[in-house]
Amino acid sequence: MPSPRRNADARPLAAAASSSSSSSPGSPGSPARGGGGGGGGGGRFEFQSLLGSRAPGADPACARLRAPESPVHRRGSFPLAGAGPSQAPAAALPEEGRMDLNPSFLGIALRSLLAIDLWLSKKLGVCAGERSSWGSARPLMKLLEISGHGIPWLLGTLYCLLRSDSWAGREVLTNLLFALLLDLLLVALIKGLVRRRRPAHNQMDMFVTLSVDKYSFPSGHATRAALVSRFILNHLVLAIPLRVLVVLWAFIVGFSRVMLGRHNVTDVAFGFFLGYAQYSIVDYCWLSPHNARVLFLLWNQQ
Ligand SMILES: CC(C)=CCC/C(C)=C/CC/C(C)=C/COP(=O)(O)O
Repeated sequence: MPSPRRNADARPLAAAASSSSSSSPGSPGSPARGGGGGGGGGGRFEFQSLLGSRAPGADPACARLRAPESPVHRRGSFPLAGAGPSQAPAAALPEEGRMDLNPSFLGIALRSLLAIDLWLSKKLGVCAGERSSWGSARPLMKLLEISGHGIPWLLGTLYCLLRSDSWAGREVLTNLLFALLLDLLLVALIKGLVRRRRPAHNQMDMFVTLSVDKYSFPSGHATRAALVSRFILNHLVLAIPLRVLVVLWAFIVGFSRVMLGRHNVTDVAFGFFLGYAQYSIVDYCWLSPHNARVLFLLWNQQ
């Protein structure tokens, strides 16, 4: 005996099904296909609606009702679609119609990743507020935030560039300046395109921000940390312990973004990837010693 809920769903579906000549009341609604063909009227109607609503001029209300079907149900219907005479119209569907009802593996994987991301980021956001479980570590996290901020890095690089007395130093610092500007530009561009909101538990009390910084993907601190640390490791001669410290700093800055509740884990992970890739771009477009010298002299003349 179908429950009232199923009957309520079935009524509009039955109307749509009536336009399909292939779905006779006696057509085989096997349990696997119709979700309970053994006397369950709701199951048969559901199956009919799949055929009827795909016919030209099908009732859009049926399409709406069809949307929440489980992916498993939809997947299961395809191998059977061309099996019997009652399924013939389904076999004749255009390719895009089939895609619509058959969510890709990638889609499911992305949704699952997103759900894990949100759950994990909330769990790790232990410094998101003063009253959070690790709230007392918040000032330290904010210090790390400033250490990876754009302003100290830009001002520091400019200062060193103006104070530098060797052409080799000026060359490296000019390239670092371009790297930092490229990073700001790319991050702003992606943030503006993706427009992913920061986690709900984030307090918007960040040190100087740009308008796009209301968005969280990717983390600008993570891109900068990855870019700058790779840059330093490649262009400064440092003892091993210092090199380890640079790498640690980059990871801690990234991780502190999630702990502060500023970002989800994927924002930071992608930020690291982007920052690492940005260094490759900078390295490829490296301003030659001659060009760096010309630029520096031109700029100093103004
Ligand atoms: C030259 C110029 C446009 C400088 C702007 C420097 C500036 C205000 C950068 C913003 C840095 C920032 C707050 C990035 C956001 O980092 P997330 O890790 O929260 O994405």
